[in-house]
Amino acid sequence: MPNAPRRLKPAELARELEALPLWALVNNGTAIARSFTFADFAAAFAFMTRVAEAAERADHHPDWSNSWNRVNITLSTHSADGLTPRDIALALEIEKLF
Ligand SMILES: C[C@H](O)[C@H](O)[C@H]1CNC2=NC(N)=NC(=O)C2=N1
Repeated sequence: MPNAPRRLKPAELARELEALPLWALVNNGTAIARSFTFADFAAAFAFMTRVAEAAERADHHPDWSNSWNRVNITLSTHSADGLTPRDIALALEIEKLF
């Protein structure tokens, strides 16, 4: 990765999260999470495929789970032990892919 990830300060984070109203801060504010619901498993898995491709392009990967038509996604920057602009960027891209 070209630059070491920089953890967002609480005020920066609050401003960024205004664009992600359906994402919640979790894990003591070190991650954001959202649940996505689809018509069926095929639609959920197609979404996961799109997200996986975006994550590979960004070299930034979700922590996630799937149960039939539901996909739960948690984003954090493991190397920074918290939230960085890379998490915000991936969350915004995931919203477009939904
Ligand atoms: C070597 C590779 O760049 C790192 O392991 C990347 C890969 N994907 C990652 N994804 C996330 N969410 N956090 C990271 O710190 C991270 N690090």
